[in-house]
Amino acid sequence: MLYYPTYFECYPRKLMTLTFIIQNDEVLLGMKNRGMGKGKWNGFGGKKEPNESIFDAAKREVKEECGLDAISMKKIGFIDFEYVGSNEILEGHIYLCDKFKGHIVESDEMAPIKWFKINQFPLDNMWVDHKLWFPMVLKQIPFKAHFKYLDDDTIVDSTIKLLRIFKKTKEIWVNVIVKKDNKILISNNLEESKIFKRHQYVKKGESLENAALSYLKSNYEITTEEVPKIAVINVELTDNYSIPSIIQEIHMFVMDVSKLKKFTQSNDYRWTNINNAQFFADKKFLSTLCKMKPFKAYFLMDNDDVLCSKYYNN
Ligand SMILES: COc1nc(N)nc2c1ncn2[C@H]1C[C@H](O)[C@@H](COP(=O)(O)OP(=O)(O)OP(=O)(O)O)O1
Repeated sequence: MLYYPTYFECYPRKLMTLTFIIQNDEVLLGMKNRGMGKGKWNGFGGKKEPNESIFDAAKREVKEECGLDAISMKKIGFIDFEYVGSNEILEGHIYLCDKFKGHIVESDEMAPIKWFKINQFPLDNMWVDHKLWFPMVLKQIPFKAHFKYLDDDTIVDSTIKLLRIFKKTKEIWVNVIVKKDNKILISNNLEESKIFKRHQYVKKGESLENAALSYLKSNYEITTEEVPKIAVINVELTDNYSIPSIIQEIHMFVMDVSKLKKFTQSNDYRWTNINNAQFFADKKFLSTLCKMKPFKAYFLMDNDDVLCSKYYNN
């Protein structure tokens, strides 16, 4: 299970709203001219007033910041923002608005206000957390997240949990990495070189070790009867947000061929330095795996992008 930090739950909380107005494949963003996030594009929102519900606060902030009257608003996520050294939590309530009326009015606080195509977001000029959770807003997947900031541009820890009401089922897979010193063998075929697309399904009744060995032998010319298991990874894919939703439990084995007497490399593969290999989850994954010390990890993936990764010692 994904660990969600609870130590700060007793911290005082400041409640805030953040609403994204969506129409067709465009999102309305405003440039913030004062307060938190000055100089960044963002949705519309702000602090909840006393004696106001969070929903009313979200509607009021939309009206104040862009002039529109929100007609249909849906709560899509909760984000706890924390800054290193501060023991106050900014509790963000994230809304999606897909029905509104009125005209866009720029304000001192927000100008200019522009529609952006979903695939042309000004990501370099937005809060860095945005790209980690916005896929969930677009896919309408309810989520809960925690981001710990060192300063306004640096996140030092992040957790994202998809809030599902449906049961999650697990598929068991194995994958084997062949390594020599700090290099690994990767396929010359771009699609096949993507590690999270190239596992072997474990058949009912088959042991993980046997599945790993048969995977190894079917992909490489190798004589060994033993391959060590290094990690268990739970991969959750946002594209699998359906009923029932599937978690891939991937058992990662690593074969160090520098100690083998016989290993013949085929032309379909090439050696790549672990620091240069692409498509291997996040930057930490391969180097952690090649240290050969057992660990567990969790990845939340949106296509090839890792939205959240967590590592745990075994
Ligand atoms: C820390 O990371 C943040 N990330 C993102 N994506 N958005 C953030 C972050 N911190 C704050 N925000 C958003 C949440 C709210 O929508 C606004 C808060 O803005 P502000 O502090 O200016 O709130 P107002 O109530 O409008 O302020 P005043 O009325 O006091 O000017 O930023």
